[in-house]
Amino acid sequence: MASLSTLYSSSPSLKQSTVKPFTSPPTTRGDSFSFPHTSKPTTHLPLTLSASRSHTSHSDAASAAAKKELIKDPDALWKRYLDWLYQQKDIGLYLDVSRVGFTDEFVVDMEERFKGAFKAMEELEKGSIANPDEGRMVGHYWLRNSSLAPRPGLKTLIENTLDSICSFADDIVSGKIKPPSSPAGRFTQILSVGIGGSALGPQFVAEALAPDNPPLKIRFIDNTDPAGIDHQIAQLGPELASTLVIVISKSGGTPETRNGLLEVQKAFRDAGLNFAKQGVAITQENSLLDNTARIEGWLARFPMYDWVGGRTSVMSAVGLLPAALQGIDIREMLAGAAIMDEATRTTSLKNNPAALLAMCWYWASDGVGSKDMVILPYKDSLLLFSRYLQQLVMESLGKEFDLDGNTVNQALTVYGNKGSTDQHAYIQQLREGVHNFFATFIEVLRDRPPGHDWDLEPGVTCGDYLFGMLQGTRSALYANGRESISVTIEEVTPRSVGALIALYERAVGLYASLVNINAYHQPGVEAGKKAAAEVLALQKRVLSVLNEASCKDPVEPLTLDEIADRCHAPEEIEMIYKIIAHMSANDRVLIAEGSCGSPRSVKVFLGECNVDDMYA
Ligand SMILES: O=P(O)(O)OC[C@H]1O[C@](O)(CO)[C@@H](O)[C@@H]1O
Repeated sequence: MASLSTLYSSSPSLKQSTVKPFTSPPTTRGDSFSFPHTSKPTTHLPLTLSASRSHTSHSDAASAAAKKELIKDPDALWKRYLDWLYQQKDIGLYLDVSRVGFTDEFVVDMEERFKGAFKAMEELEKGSIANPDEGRMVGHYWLRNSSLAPRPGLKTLIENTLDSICSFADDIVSGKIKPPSSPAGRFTQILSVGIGGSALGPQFVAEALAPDNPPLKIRFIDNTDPAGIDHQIAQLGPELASTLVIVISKSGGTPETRNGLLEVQKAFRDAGLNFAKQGVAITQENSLLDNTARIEGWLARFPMYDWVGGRTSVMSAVGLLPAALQGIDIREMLAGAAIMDEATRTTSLKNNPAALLAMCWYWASDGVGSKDMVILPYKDSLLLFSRYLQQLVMESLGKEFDLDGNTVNQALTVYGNKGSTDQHAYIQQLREGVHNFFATFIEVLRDRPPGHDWDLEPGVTCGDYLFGMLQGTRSALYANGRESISVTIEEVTPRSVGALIALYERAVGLYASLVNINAYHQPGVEAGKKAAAEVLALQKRVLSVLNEASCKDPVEPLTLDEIADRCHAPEEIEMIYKIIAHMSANDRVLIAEGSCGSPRSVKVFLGECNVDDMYA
C-alpha cells in the first residue's frame, strides 16, 4: 500500500505537456512543510502600546467602561462620521470607522506605533525575509505591480505567467484547445481540486464575479470527504468528458488535494477518459504534484511561488486561471488590487484605509483578539468573503508566539455570512447577548444592473429593503454599545473585489506588525496533519495485527485490549476503537462482534485472511 506522501497519482504515463508556462527561471525552493529557523528581523515593535491599552487592558474594568461610552449625540456623531470618512475615488470605495469608539489619545498612540508597522511593510515590499521562520520573502503585492519585485527575474516570471494564463484561458474558452473525446467539442466545466488558500480565493471570486452564464462553469473539490467528491463528479455526469480539472496546491503535497486528484483520476478511468489531456496543475516547480503532472504529460502546468502564501495567492495563477476561464476580467482584478495597494502605502494613518482597519481591530479587540470580527456583506455575491477572510485573518493572526518568542496566543476570530439573512439567525445575540464582537458591514451601493429596478411598493424597491436592513442593524447595534466598521463599494466588479482583497491583505500585515507576530507562517496547522498521519499509521498496524490473528485456524477474534497490546499501543485503545468502528461502518473486510455502545464487549476479526499481509 502506498504511503500518503509517496505518490501523487496512480497512473503515470510519459506524455509531455502541450503548454509549459514553467519556462522562466526557477525561483527558490520546492515543496516542503518545514523550514530552517532563521534570524528574526529587527523592525518589530514592543508589545504594549500604553498602560491603558496593554495586553491586559481588556480585563481592566475602567477601560471596558470607557469603551462603552460611545458618542450618542447625533451632531457629534455626524461630525465624527465626516471627520473619519475615507474615500478611494478610483475604486469607488468608502470606509467609515465612525462607529468604532477609539479616542483621540488612542489615535495619537497608534500613530507612533504605526511608524514601525509601515516601515516593516515597506521592507516586506522590497523583498525582506518577512516570514522569518520559513526564511521566505512575502511577495503577493508584486503580483499586481511586477515592477515592485526585488529582482528582474521575478518581474519577468510574474509577467510571463500572467500572459500564459490569459492565452491558455483564451485557447480553452475559444475551443482552440479541446477535450479529446467530448461531443461538446470544447471544455464546458472546471473542476478545481484544492484546499485552504488553494480553494477559498477561487471560490470567493467565482461566487462574487462569475457571470450568470460563464464560458466554463466551476465546481470545487476542497476536502477528502468521499461523498462530497462523489457528489461533484456525479453532478458533472457526461460532462466529465468536457471538464478541465485544475489541481491547485502550493506545496504539491497536501493529502486532501492528492486524494481528490486520485478520486477524479479514477472517475476518468472508469469513464474511459484520458485524464492527462484534461488536467492542469498549479503548484511550485518540482513539487510532487508538479513532477506528477510533468511525467504524466498533463495539458498544462502553472507556477506557484515560494514567496506567495496560500492565503494570499488569489492573484497568482491560483485565483487568476479559474477566474479567467469563467470570463472574469483578471487584469481589472489586478488593477483594483494595485490601486488599493498604492492607497494603503501612505504612512498617514487617517488616509490609509488598511491602517484604519488595523487600528479599529486593535481598539475593538484590545490588540489581543478579545472580541470577534463579524463580517456582514449585504450582497449575496459576497457571501464567501467572510469565509475567505476567516483563513486570511485567522491563519495569519492566530499565533502562539510573537516574533521575540514570547507566548502571546494572538487571535482575531472571524465569522459571518451575509445580511440581511443573518438578521434572521444570530443578530439577536449580537444585539442583546454577550458583548464579544465588533461588526463589519460590507455595503454595495448598486442594487442590480441598470434598467432592472422596479418599485415593489410605492417609492420602494427590493434593494431599498436591503439597504434599510443594513442601516437599521448598524444603528440598532450601535444604540446598544456595539461597535461597527462599514466598508462601502459602489458595485461588485473585478476592480472592487481586487481592491477589497488587497485592503484586507494589507490590514492583516499591518496588524501583525502592531502585535509583533509573523503573519505569514502557520506552524499550528502541522500538529493536526501530523496527528492525522499517526492515526492512519495506527490503522495499518491494527489491520496487520488482525490479519495475523485472522489467518490462524481457527480464526482468533481479538478484543480491543488484545489489539492494543499487539500493536504495542495500549495508550491508543480509544483510537483503536474508533478506527474499528469507522472501518466496520464502511463495508471493510473487518467483522466486529458485540455492541458498539460497550467497547469492551467488541471482538474483531477480518473476513479474509491475506497471507502476504498487505497491511504490513
Ligand atoms: O496549497 P497547499 O500547499 O495544498 O496548502 C493548502 C493550505 O494548507 C495550509 O498549508 C494549511 O494546512 C494553508 O496554509 C494552505 O492554504
